[in-house]
Amino acid sequence: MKILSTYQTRDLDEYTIKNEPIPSIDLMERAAQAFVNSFVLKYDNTFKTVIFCGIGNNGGDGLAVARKLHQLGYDVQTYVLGNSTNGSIDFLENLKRLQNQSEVIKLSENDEFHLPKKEKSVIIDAIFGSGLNRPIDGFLAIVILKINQTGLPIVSIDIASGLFSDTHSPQSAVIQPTYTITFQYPKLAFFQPENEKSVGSWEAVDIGLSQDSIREAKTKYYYTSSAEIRPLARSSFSHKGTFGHAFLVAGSYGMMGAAVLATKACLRSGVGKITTHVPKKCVDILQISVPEVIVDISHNDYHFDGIWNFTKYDAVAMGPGIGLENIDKFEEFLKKTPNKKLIIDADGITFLGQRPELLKLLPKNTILTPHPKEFKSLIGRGWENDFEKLEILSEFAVSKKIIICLKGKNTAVALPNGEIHFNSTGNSGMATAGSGDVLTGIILSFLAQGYPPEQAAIQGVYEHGLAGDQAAKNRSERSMIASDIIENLR
Ligand SMILES: NC(=O)C1=CN([C@@H]2O[C@H](COP(=O)(O)OP(=O)(O)OC[C@H]3O[C@@H](n4cnc5c(N)ncnc54)[C@H](O)[C@@H]3O)[C@@H](O)[C@H]2O)[C@@H](O)CC1
Ligand SMILES: Nc1ncnc2c1ncn2[C@@H]1O[C@H](COP(=O)(O)OP(=O)(O)O)[C@@H](O)[C@H]1O
Ligand SMILES: [K+]
Repeated sequence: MKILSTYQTRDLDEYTIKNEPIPSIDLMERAAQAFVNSFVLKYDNTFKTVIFCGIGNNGGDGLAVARKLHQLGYDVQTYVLGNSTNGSIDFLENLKRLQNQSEVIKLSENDEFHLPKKEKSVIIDAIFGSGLNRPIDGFLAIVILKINQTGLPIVSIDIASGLFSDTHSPQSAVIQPTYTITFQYPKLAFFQPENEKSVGSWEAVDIGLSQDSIREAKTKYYYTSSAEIRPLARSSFSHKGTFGHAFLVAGSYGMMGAAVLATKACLRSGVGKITTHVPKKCVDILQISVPEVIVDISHNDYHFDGIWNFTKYDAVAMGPGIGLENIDKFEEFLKKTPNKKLIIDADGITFLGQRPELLKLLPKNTILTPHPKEFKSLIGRGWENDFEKLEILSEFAVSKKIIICLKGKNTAVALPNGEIHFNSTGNSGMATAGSGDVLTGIILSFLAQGYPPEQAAIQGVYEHGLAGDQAAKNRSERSMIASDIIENLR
């Protein structure tokens, strides 16, 4: 699914209005109905509903929502903030339509207003939407602060008032919603950790914007949903050679869990064979934990100490739990991988951060899977805000011609063509030791089976999160562990 900017959304609205064709007031009606359809599933009409509307089209949506909820038997109290005579055309039309049916209270500076005290109340935020063009201050900022302080659930229409869709939002008044019900597709702001409180849980509802126009729209940002996932076909005549031979370098004395988890995850993701390279004193642990693995034994008892021959393998992953003892051997390893399909994770990424000139040795489309701390060490700097981080991420992937999966909620997969794909699956139960190792095993498996590297990365991240979601369902986010993710791979 594409993630489009505010400007593109405006064009899309206009295109739809002109070419469907549909009068803009009817498009607003459709948007309000889509919002209501989702809202009523969360809050039934035993909730008193207080709606705060601005005077632009987001406020117009709010007024149409107020009318529709009133018609459904909700006890609705509607406030309009600001001078409504300056309202947008569709706002004014919806004001007229609502006033015929239900009271509208106009609030301007210095007016007293009382927020609901009733426990069973919900607030709908329709003050600003995508038209926000500067931080909110003055009277409106005070209202927003008071709304946030009520402790009541808040549902934002399209986007929280005060939150910028496509850029960093400065520290100012922003609604902190429980839910955002957004129109057509998610906004870039929703995927930034810094905006967690200004988004809440979100859902995109279809308001029927032109599919032709969406197809034409150019963007570098995508959201990976189930529609983008295409498993490779498995021929009924296939044999284990068909599904590739993966090679994994992982684990060290005391860190063998990483090797075990990545190996198992690779097997459970459909690979034909996997050979895992481990130190001599670690062989039994691996062999007993995963009887299906072929073990390549290091001459070193305890940690990674170089590898000689891995030409016969279809894809190679390097790094989970290998330790940081031997960067020179890591360099030697990279020199032997010019044409390999390669993934580097964990300690391998730390090595690259310690010796950045090694980045030149990475084959095109190598996949790196850092968490934010590893990414910082890789690029040798931090960032001011999450939007700057995205820029850095994208530039790094393009300039080094590699794929970077920046892990976390909504893992961002940056491709060498500049695109960034945000993942839709996963949960905080995956913030547990070893879940990154599982991801490396899954991506390795997909690479060895012949998925193009971009697809291996995007789909690997997606399947990892999907299995994590199933694990959380079977157990709970709190009690699930990395092995449960593997058990739930399908
Ligand atoms: N255009 C369309 O056809 C549709 C628009 N829709 C709604 O329209 C919204 C966008 O509406 P608008 O473009 O009217 O914009 P908003 O309603 O978000 O804002 C209204 C106006 O407020 C002013 N403003 C911006 N920031 C301000 C600030 N910090 N302090 C004071 N004033 C400020 C701007 O002049 C802006 O145009 C969307 O978020 C969505 O909710 C939906 O009804 C779907 C269809
Ligand atoms: N809150 C979260 N929501 C979704 N996924 C998460 C969350 N926290 C962690 N994850 C996922 O879990 C994995 C953790 O990997 P990593 O940080 O490398 O852990 P480890 O090194 O312990 O294996 C990543 O794939 C990440 O995307
Ligand atoms: K809003």
